[in-house]
Amino acid sequence: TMSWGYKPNNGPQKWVENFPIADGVRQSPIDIVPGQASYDAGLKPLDLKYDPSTCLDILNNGHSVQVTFADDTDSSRLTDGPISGLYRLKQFHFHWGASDDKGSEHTVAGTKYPAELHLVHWNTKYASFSEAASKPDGLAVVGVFLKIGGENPNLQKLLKAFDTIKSKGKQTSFANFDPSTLLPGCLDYWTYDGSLTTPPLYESVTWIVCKEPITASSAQMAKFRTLLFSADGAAPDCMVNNYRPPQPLKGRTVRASFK
Ligand SMILES: CCCSc1c(F)c(F)c(S(=O)(=O)NC)c(F)c1F
Ligand SMILES: [Zn+2]
Repeated sequence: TMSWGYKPNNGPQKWVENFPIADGVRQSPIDIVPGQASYDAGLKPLDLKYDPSTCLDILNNGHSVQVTFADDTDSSRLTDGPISGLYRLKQFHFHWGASDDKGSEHTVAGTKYPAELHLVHWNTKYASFSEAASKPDGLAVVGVFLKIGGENPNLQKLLKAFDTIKSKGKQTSFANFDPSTLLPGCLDYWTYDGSLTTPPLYESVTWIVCKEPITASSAQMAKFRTLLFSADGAAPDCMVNNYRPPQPLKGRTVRASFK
């Protein structure tokens, strides 16, 4: 049997067959409707501190491009915002489209962005990422939209590595990258209780979606589309449209950290 993917025969509409939680009560992503979000004055500003020396490698995992971090200390972590306690950075990755008119997972009043960055953090009340990944308060993912604009110099280092990890399973060392260079200037955010957006779709994510996008040029977006879902030697299958569409809100409240 083939594993899950983003094609008609193994994509988001089929995931429920092997992962019934796909029809759960706190699935992600969602369409964020700013006018329906509730401003919560009790929400704290995000406190993100990342240590570039914890950056380990960059990997094509067959679903996305992922940069992995050493998470054996608290040196790259998220605190405050909507969460309590301290969450360690595990990895970041992206979701993007086949063209600049789609690609993000979350949408804003129906607007799709060309891509979305996810910074995945796990709650240190648990012993490891794996233990945290399935707990209701186990993960906190910071989502950042990418919009088309000028070339983003902070993406260049990442994009330069893509040629060496073109196909599924390729990995290469990747050192001294500071993920805070990929954060927008303003850290206003929406937050809601959700899930992983890929199987196993665990309902374990406190979502923190930044209101302000970062930019990427159209040429930089084209670079993402040179990656492959397929392994070396298999028929080349362009890694594009690796995004799940918005899921039902099912009564959830989306809070805003800003007026
Ligand atoms: C147990 C999964 C391994 S780590 C991971 C991931 F690889 C991933 F792709 C997403 S996502 O759902 O796609 N984006 C939020 C995650 F949330 C993750 F935590
Ligand atoms: Zn993701």
